[in-house]
Amino acid sequence: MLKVPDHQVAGHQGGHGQPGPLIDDSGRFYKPLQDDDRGAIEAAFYTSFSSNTRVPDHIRRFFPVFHGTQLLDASDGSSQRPHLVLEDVVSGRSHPSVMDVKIGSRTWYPEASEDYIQRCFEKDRKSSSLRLGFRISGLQLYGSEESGLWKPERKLVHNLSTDEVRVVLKKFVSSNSPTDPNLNPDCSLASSVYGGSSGILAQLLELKSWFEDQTIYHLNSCSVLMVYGKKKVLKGGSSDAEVKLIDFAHVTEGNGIIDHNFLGGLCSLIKFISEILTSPDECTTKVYLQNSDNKNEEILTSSNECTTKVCL
Ligand SMILES: O=P(O)(O)O[C@@H]1[C@@H](OP(=O)(O)O)[C@H](OP(=O)(O)O)[C@H](O)[C@H](OP(=O)(O)O)[C@H]1OP(=O)(O)O
Ligand SMILES: Nc1ncnc2c1ncn2[C@@H]1O[C@H](COP(=O)(O)OP(=O)(O)O)[C@@H](O)[C@H]1O
Repeated sequence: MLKVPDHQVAGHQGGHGQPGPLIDDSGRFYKPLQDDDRGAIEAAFYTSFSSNTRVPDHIRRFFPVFHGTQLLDASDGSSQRPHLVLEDVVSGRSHPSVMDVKIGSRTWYPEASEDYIQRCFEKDRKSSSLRLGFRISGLQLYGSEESGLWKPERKLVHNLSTDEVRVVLKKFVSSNSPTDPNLNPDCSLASSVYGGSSGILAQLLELKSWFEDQTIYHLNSCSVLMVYGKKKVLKGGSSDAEVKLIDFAHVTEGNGIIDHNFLGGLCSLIKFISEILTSPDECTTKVYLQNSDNKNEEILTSSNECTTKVCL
């Protein structure tokens, strides 16, 4: 029996005449092939990747398993259309926390149309992509038995400041309420989820070492999906945190060239996560001075225990 996943945090959702992804009970995720060349590019990527002997075995675990394509009724009931049949990387986790981080300071690439490049450039400029080399595309966090899941509206997470990105990455591994503006994230789960020999940081570092060498693919506009079952960790169980790369609708050939755009973004994400592990309490205090145009100018930045914005 196919159903609409409630754990989807970004990308094209079903509804308004648009088909969206489906899942089944056996742990499969069905992504409708997008129109134009995007669906074809993504299907070709999975086909090529699955049989590419140049991809080391230990790197394959960072990609959803691909089970081919299948003609299915679209989620909106409109018509039958081909779907990619993928491993559902969230399935099997109780109260999953999920974050989609789009990697790269630019999500456009020279082969795309002028119009597409312009739209991507605007999104990259307004979001943290240009500044940090990545942006949070969407997330859901499990709060508690009472509060349930927190899934902020996607538009709200798109244009976060650098400090806000840091806070969201901290909330992802905190046990106190993600929605209370008076609480600083406690980062109490950072060491079990981000840290350790099999935690998210270790996985990202393993991926990074592949991207330092691989020149087969350029993963334009691709995301790192970070997933873990929060309830288990809260109960003191070991973390099942996993990193998977998803969304290959804009992959181009590497032609012997390092994917600097992806590698740079990955390094930046790694730095943010490392800093949370080494100094979870550290936040930034910024002091602003209002200039003659009534604009706030930053005149001092220092790090200490809480985030304060002081306007003089
Ligand atoms: O259509 P939109 O405005 O929802 O834009 C999609 C983006 O959603 P956003 O607005 O950033 O939340 C969407 O971004 P997310 O995956 O949600 O971060 C994709 O960039 C999508 O492009 P493609 O499927 O990779 O070609 C984008 O689709 P296209 O604009 O390329 O069709
Ligand atoms: N294999 C998967 N398993 C579980 N969830 C997935 C998988 N692939 C994608 N998703 C979910 O769907 C969202 C959108 O996926 P994506 O491939 O980026 O779609 P789009 O091409 O529409 O942007 C992701 O943010 C994630 O929540």
